[in-house]
Amino acid sequence: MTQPKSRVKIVSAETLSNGWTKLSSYLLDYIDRKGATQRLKREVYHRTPAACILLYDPRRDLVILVRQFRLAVHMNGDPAWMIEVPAGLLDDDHPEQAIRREAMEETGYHLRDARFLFKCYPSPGAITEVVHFFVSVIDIADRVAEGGGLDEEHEDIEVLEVPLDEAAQMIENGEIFDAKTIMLLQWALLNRNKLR
Ligand SMILES: Nc1nc2c(ncn2[C@@H]2O[C@H](COP(=O)(O)OP(=O)(O)O[C@H]3O[C@H](CO)[C@@H](O)[C@H](O)[C@@H]3O)[C@@H](O)[C@H]2O)c(=O)[nH]1
Ligand SMILES: [Mg+2]
Repeated sequence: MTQPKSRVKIVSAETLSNGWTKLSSYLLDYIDRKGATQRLKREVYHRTPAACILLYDPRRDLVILVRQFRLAVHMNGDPAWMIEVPAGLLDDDHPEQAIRREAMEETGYHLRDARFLFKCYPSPGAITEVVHFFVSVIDIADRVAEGGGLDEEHEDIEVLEVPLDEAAQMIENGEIFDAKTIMLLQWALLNRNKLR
């Protein structure tokens, strides 16, 4: 399907906030499917790209997850020490380089291989963030450090070893409710036999 850029013309851009994440407001002229031009106002959060990874140990049939405090979740009144797959911002690195770095910093696992699976926009209505998804088969011998995150960035990350079937149950009972984590765990359930 073609998506001609000529259907969209940015008329003006205004920076509303420029802190950790830049927030812009745009006026755009958008030509709709009937050919009529609509002037729209839209706000965009300019989040940089990220990567996340499923660390699966086939011998023990378990996944490595991390638990850390998430302020946005806390502000919503949900349990904020969230259980997630290891993840991080690319910080200008190639996605594979970045996820290798994050896996080491957060979990202490040295990855023998990291296979790219797919990318996704978690919130395309407003947020530029694109997340690259990876999988790596690991073994207990690959854990060469403690992990836990970077002290200088005040990361306080607990490393969890969770049997895959138990992690699947934790989605059902609401203990795991992070989108990228649910996606990778469901991928694992569909592909577990190919990872053994
Ligand atoms: N100063 C400052 N530091 C921040 C801020 N927000 C985050 N940080 C710091 O920036 C670092 C980000 O850590 P990463 O491991 O690179 O990223 P992440 O927070 O794990 O991000 C992943 O998960 C998020 C939640 O699911 C995703 O939003 C993100 O795209 C990515 O997948 C952490 O040290 C964190 O403390 C902020 O507003 N101000
Ligand atoms: Mg992280």
